[in-house]
Amino acid sequence: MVALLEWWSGTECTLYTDPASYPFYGKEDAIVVLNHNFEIDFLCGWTFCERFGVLGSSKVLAKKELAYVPVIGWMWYFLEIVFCKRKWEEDQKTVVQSLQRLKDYPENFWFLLYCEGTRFTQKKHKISMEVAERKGLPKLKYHLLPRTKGFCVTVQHLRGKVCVSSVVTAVYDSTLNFRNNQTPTLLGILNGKKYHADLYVRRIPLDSIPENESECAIWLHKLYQEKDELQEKYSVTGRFPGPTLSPPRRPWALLNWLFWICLLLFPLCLLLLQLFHSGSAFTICTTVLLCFAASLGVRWMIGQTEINRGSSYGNKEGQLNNNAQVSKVTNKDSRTTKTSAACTAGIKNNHEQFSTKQEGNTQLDQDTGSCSC
Ligand SMILES: CC/C=C\C/C=C\C/C=C\C/C=C\C/C=C\C/C=C\CCC(=O)SCCNC(=O)CCNC(=O)[C@H](O)C(C)(C)COP(=O)(O)OP(=O)(O)OC[C@H]1O[C@@H](n2cnc3c(N)ncnc32)[C@H](O)[C@@H]1OP(=O)(O)O
Ligand SMILES: CCCCCCCCCCCCCCCC(=O)OC[C@@H](O)COP(=O)(O)O
Repeated sequence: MVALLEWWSGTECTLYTDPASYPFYGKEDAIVVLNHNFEIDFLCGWTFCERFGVLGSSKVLAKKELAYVPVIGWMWYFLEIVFCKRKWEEDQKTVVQSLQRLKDYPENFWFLLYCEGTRFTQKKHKISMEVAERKGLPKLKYHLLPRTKGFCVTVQHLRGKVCVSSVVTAVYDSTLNFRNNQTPTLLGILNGKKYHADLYVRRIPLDSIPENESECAIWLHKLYQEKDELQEKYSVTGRFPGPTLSPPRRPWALLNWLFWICLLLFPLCLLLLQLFHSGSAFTICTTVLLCFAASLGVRWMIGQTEINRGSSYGNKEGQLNNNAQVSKVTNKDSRTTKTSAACTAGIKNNHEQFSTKQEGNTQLDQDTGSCSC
């Protein structure tokens, strides 16, 4: 699929990041936090994993339904992908167990979290902003309100321990957009349509993230408020701030694809030809039916990536009411209200530092131009 994106559709991927962070990518274990607005955002994620040599060890907190997708879901099961039902009471135990297993992972891995929990739609956005309002949190324009449990438990359990070989050292706050308001789809990729992805990545050392669960949740809300401001800048300027570093595509995905095509597709075509030449009406009908069923299966799999066929998670008024009840945990709410003001102040502060840094980087960009690494 990476080969399809990079070589078949020729989609370009530009990375905006601080050059000082660049050498860490692919060389450390990290938690990646990404916005969830596009049908192929997972594929762009994989492309960056491939370019930094961590495709085989890219992990994600994925919805359980994806484990049943033929081939891809089964493969994920064996790749130690962490699955959740998106009901914390049921997920807590299994998610913690899976995270504990990840700690022994022998290679550098990236663990992806779509903290919004579902893809952005206008309806889901409206409902989630009602939740934000009830919680006294600032409204977001480009994101859904993040679900905090998964992030906090991940930060807690993957945090460094001296005796464990694999420890996460950073969170990569990542924001993905497509140029010229493109809305890319997997079908578009299969039809060879070229897109241009822009990914902004900010490396945040894990040490700077609070360990305490409620403070960690506040930290995550603040992060999403910052991400929202960044998206606002992108929508105005059409680019992210700072220098661009575009890691070039590598030939491995293409070679891998060609190898499997030669090994599987050639004998498969020969087999099909033989079946059609067998002369038996039964054999021909069965072959046609099997091909038809296989193409329906592939279409269904592609459908899994389509937002308008997405789940109703985050879409239900009922869920909102339940959570309104949960939110009546009164002092928690008032604490959030107080902290949201602190958050907003914090953002301003952070952004001042951030802008200063970006100005420094822009200087660097002007000096050196875009560099390929
Ligand atoms: C250098 C390059 C860098 C980067 C490159 C980029 C990327 C590459 C990296 C890796 C690639 C790897 C793999 C990619 C491949 C494939 C990925 C494909 C698909 C996977 C995608 C998914 O399946 S996403 C869906 C599943 N995942 C998640 O949901 C994760 C996020 N969710 C959580 O973490 C949740 O906390 C949870 C699922 C663990 C539990 O959820 P639950 O809802 O039960 O609990 P929460 O407490 O978290 O949420 C309840 C609270 O939320 C409030 N709330 C907010 N909005 C709403 C709403 N709309 N309706 C109701 N409630 C809402 C609610 O009020 C609750 O608040 P309380 O205060 O009461 O707790
Ligand atoms: C040449 C044939 C190519 C065939 C390609 C088949 C491709 C099948 C890809 C299946 C991988 C599906 C990954 C979907 C990732 C995704 O984005 O999931 C959505 C969830 O986050 C949230 O779901 P939702 O709550 O519904 O928004």
